[in-house]
Amino acid sequence: MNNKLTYLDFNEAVKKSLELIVPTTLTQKIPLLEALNKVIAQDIICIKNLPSFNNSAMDGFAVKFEDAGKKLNIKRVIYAGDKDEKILANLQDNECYKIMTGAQVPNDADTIIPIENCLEVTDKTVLIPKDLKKGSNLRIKGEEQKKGNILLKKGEVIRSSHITLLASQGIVMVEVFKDISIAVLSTGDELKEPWEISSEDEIYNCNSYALISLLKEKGFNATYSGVIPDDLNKSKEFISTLKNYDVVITTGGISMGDADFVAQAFLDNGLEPIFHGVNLKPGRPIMMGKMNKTIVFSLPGNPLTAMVNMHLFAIPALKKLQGSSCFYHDVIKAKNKKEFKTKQGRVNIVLGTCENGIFTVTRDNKYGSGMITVLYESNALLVTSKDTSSISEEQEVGVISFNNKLINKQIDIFN
Ligand SMILES: Nc1nc2c(c(=O)[nH]1)N[C@H]1C(S)=C(S)[C@@H](COP(=O)(O)OP(=O)(O)OC[C@H]3O[C@@H](n4cnc5c(N)ncnc54)[C@H](O)[C@@H]3O)O[C@H]1N2
Ligand code: MOO
Repeated sequence: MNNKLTYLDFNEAVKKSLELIVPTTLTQKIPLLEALNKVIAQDIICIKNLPSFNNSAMDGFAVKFEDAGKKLNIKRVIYAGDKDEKILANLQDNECYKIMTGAQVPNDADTIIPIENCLEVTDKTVLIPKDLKKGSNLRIKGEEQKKGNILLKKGEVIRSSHITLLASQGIVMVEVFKDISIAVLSTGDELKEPWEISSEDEIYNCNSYALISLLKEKGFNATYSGVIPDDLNKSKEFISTLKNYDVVITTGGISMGDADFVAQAFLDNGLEPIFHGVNLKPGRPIMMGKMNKTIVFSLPGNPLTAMVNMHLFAIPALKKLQGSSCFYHDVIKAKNKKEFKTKQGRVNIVLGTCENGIFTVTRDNKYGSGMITVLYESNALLVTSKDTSSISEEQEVGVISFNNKLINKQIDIFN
């Protein structure tokens, strides 16, 4: 391979990586409870008004507003689920309904008073307070969503809140984009699988398992395809078997060592690279391209580098490929706790923890990209521009959430 990499500007690399991606158009219908994290393939239109009938938001009494301050006879009790004659509007003078939360409100009542706000409540009568607000505690048919409204848009990733809406419409099968197929593999003769015995001269393959899990967290299903040996011909042969995948992700063998054959093996299989080398720390040797119809990401072998580059570069591109319309990283604003230095001239990805609005850099930003524990210790990525040489104490920063987790002490959640 060429023994001098040229390092592409970070923003240019992100732009190129997204431009390369043509979203999938293949769809399938799947059961509602299998739809979590999948991407909706067509707009979902409201087919049932929300709510679909006028109903009570409280257990209490349904009255005519003008009866405020009067003692009323209780005509009947209406329960959630009652229909037909049980919800007939037939109040005579000085009458009201006793009503339960979620029950249909007959058309001749316009205001609900919670039972605890009523005076002198007996089985037969109730004294209504004087100060009523017309329409209070009455949920009107269609006030939340009307038939014909667009409830969910094509390209949205299905979360539990989407499932609530879909179920509320009686939708049990959802049209989503078919899962893209992803192969994950490692490279390196030094690697042993976690279930094998390894000598002091060998290391365990952790990258493949880490990447497959990260992909799973983000809603993708990846297949583990094994380890490519440090041999050009064997690498070529191995890679030639992967051309039916939509995506191939490799780690290692991508830099300048004598055993780094990955780039050449892909090139010999027809890869058209869009970059090999980005002005980034860590992750400088990263490569991306297209091999016929297969998108290829070759991430560096260092575990920390592989994971953060996967998160920063590959996940947005994969989200786009999967048909998602939201594939850019969001940032959370935080205050930096302690000053730290970064390497000027390159974009730096810095690991830290972000808790309660405070970003704390991991190990004073003095860790190596071959380290593994650092990933576990962190839950946020801070990206610096190539002109930045330090981040000062108290500086406001924007960070990308990384390992989502709850925290181990209770903090003030109120605003
Ligand atoms: N002369 C230069 N040398 C290096 C450069 C450079 O620019 N010039 N870049 C360095 C950087 S930056 C990185 S990152 C590494 C990346 O190199 P490779 O992608 O070729 O990765 P390997 O050499 O194969 O492995 C690096 C490191 O990671 C370990 N590894 C690899 N795969 C796994 C795995 N599946 N699980 C756990 N650990 C893995 C491997 O044993 C090495 O220790 O290159 C620098 N060199
Ligand atoms: O990508 Mo390397 O891990 O920059 O050091």
